Amino acid sequence: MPTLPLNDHDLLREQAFINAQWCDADDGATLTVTNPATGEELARVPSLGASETRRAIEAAEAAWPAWRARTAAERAALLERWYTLILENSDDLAILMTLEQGKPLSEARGEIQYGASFIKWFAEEARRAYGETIPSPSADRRIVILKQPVGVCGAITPWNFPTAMITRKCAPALAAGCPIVIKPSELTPLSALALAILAERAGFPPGVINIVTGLPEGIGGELTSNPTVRKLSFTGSTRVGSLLMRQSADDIKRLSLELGGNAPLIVFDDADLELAVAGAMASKFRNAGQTCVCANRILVQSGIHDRFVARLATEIAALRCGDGMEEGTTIGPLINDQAVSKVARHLDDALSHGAERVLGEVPSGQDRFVTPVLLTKVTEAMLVTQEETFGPVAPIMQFDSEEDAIRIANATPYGLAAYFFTESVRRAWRVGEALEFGMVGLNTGSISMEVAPFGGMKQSGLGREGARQGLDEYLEEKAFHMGGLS
Ligand SMILES: NC(=O)C1=CN([C@@H]2O[C@H](COP(=O)(O)OP(=O)(O)OC[C@H]3O[C@@H](n4cnc5c(N)ncnc54)[C@H](O)[C@@H]3O)[C@@H](O)[C@H]2O)C=CC1
Ligand SMILES: O=C(O)[C@H](O)CS(=O)(=O)O
Repeated sequence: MPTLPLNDHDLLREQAFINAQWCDADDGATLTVTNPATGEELARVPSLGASETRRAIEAAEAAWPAWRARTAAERAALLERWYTLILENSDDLAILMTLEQGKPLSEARGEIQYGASFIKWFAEEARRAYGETIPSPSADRRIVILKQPVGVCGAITPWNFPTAMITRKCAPALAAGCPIVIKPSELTPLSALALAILAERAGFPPGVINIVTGLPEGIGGELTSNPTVRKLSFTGSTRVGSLLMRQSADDIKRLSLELGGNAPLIVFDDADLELAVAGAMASKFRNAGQTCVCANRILVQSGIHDRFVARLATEIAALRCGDGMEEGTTIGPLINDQAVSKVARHLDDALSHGAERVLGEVPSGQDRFVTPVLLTKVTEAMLVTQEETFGPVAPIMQFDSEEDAIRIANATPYGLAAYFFTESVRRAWRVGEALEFGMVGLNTGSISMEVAPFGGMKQSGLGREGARQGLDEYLEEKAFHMGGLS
């Protein structure tokens, strides 16, 4: 295996992290981590199963009383130390991410800052888990609402944001006083293990943070069936989210589910053209289109359609496909062959149903580098508007009326993110209120930041992450009645 270009080689760890011990799988099984750009083997990590996951849950349970007993300020101080260490090692963390996930180094550096922002945010929010007092209905009674940690938490995270999806879950859990067992994607475990190394250096007590690497079924089966786990947080496909929800039903676990999307991006005739083009580029091509909030359908009103398509084509033509480690790369490889096949299937279907290809090629074979594709004459009959493509494909649908745009935008079982561009205040309120999505961007293509609640409705999931709401996902509310006081 190659020597990775890291300043601190100790940040590459090929072991799981349970109870502050670095360990192998009981049976010695390993998983290979490969570079999606080159196919070369980067590392091998333990392939843990149910028994090791059970030990991690037991370690978390044992750590919980002391962790919840710490003051919010003490928990916050550890989070702040972790935050500082992540920023101090951001170059190495970004290199590890680009090598295992493929995104351009500039985007990986951005994700490290984005991921760290959740730790900083919840270090601050830890001190604001406010309860409340209730005006008493009688002289002999006082009622207060206590906010208390939910207990041992599990987290299952995806490959597309190997750092931020972990910190967006474990930071509020730790801030609230909960220990956590995290299963990163088997495709991108190195970022998670590097975070654990830095958490260890920050001084988190044993059992508070645990990283179990391995294939999903065994680990997921234990996290969903073990009654000690009181809360499960998942980011990934709606298919898996639905499965985990079913598996967690027997003991009524608390759930946070950040699932698939099918974001519309609507450009009205009265839009600022340059804002709309910039917003479409930012939303569509981030992480080569592999995000749940990417514009999956671009709806353009007839009067601005041709000008918008021409400007967007110019910007897309300037994108550069390549290895994320190479300077100047703006579109990295897709994560695996299945992802490339899905893009090819969507493009073949669209072209066979009358779409026109303005730019780009249909990927052939197993080449992970997919040139960005711009399609016009796209309709609702095509897979590319019905399913999450999760690739660098910009399908343009033309519409006439505002009512048409809203109907088309809402015609999906998903409800995560939506975007629209208009300079009309009246239209902004009409459309902003009519769109059935958990997050809506007006004149912007980016809505992901720690200060605002992230999450969706319908089949895009349950709950919110980040913001004030993100802490509540890891707290229980207790109505404490004190009687006999008169
Ligand atoms: N909402 C989001 O942010 C994301 C959405 N997706 C969607 O999911 C599609 C497939 O991407 P995948 O990476 O395959 O997502 P996935 O949902 O299969 O995997 C995400 C995580 O779930 C785990 N997982 C998979 N099957 C599991 C099971 N039976 N029990 C427990 N854990 C399990 C995986 O190991 C990984 O850690 C994408 O094309 C995209 O549409 C994928 C990643 C993130
Ligand atoms: O899983 C994802 O795609 C992320 O939630 C998107 S974001 O939060 O990084 O925008």
